[in-house]
Amino acid sequence: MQKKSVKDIDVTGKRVFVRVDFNVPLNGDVITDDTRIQKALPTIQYLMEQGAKVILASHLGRPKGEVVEKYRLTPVAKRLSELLGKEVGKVNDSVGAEPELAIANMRNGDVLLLENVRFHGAETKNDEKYARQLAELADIFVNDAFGAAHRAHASTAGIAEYLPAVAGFLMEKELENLGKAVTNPERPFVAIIGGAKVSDKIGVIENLLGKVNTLIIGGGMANTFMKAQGYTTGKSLVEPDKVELAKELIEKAKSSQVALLLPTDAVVALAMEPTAQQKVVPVTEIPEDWMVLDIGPASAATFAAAVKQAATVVWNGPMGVFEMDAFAKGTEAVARALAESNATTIVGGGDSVAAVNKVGVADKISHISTGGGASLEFLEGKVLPGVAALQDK
Ligand SMILES: Nc1ncnc2c1ncn2[C@@H]1O[C@H](COP(=O)(O)OP(=O)(O)O)[C@@H](O)[C@H]1O
Ligand SMILES: O=C(OP(=O)(O)O)[C@H](O)COP(=O)(O)O
Repeated sequence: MQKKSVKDIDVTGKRVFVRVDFNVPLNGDVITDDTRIQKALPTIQYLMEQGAKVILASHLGRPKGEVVEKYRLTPVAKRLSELLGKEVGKVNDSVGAEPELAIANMRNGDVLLLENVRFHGAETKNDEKYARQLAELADIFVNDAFGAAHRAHASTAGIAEYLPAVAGFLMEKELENLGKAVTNPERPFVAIIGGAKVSDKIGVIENLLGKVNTLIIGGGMANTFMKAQGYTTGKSLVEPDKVELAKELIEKAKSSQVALLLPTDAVVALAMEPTAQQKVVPVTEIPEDWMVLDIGPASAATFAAAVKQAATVVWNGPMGVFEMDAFAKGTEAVARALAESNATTIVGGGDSVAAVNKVGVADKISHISTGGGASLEFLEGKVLPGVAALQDK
């Protein structure tokens, strides 16, 4: 179903609440990759040109309903001001007297960034009262946060109950590009899943097994599968609650026609620090007191070979702690394999896109998506709540 877009409504002089996904990777208060801000610019600039009052809202990290200083959106407001060439106002809350006053003082074409919506626990609970409070700040709701569209939260879904709700340009483009690539994908179709949001993303694997020809698992996600295979995992990031599910998924892959590729070797270290002692070991020999922080060279070669055979590749989640050069080789190898392939390639997710940018191959990827979990759920065939909430054309 086609959704109404920001072009389908009159926004001039209106207060427009735009949900963006400014959940950018940070090192302290330095934004290490601003792709998600860059990709939201067309909607923001269009609204400015149309003379709307642009009220931006986003989450950053997972502060769990508390004010956490490192998750303030202040560095984002600064970067956005630089990119727009115009001062972006910033308030310290998303609801209440301070935003209300700032909005009352906005002129047409002004841009204001609200504070991290997840400082309120009501956001992730999709609390009705909070959604209504957000809605009262504006006349129109625009959802441009594709990266958070798989979340049924107050600022992504709940608010749409109370305002005319339309898609932004980024949201439209993401749905179109992903739709083209994954509806009747060219085969072999390979999906690669890694990263650290294991309990969030392991659930998508079951449905993916019905869609892809090859499923590659690396990064933190692979550790839970190692445990499921009966290997020791030392101090690695493992989700004990998901080990049984991982076992079932391994069995399901065997009984379906899907090739499930898991790491056979790993880079282990004594600590998650760039200078920590490290070595490469087979996954069957992960020592106690060590942690898996990257896939090993043999796994990287196997994964790259599978990518070479593919006609469509979707990748979300780095193969290791790529932020530290010592543990970035696996992620770099996979990024290069995608870049060198003739397949339709899609890379999604804040950190995965940062990794591809770090390797310098983003221009060799068919579609850079701002959503990781959102892309995977879209690929599963799920209706994303942030999209469902928008008005039909
Ligand atoms: N073996 C591992 N152990 C711990 N963290 C890991 C491991 N492999 C990858 N990561 C971390 O996963 C994070 C990214 O995960 P995720 O948020 O799921 O990806 P994306 O943002 O691309 O969707 C990175 O910060 C990376 O350091
Ligand atoms: O970074 C995000 O997802 P991603 O890591 O799957 O790309 C989105 O901003 C959603 O964040 P969330 O997974 O904390 O809801």
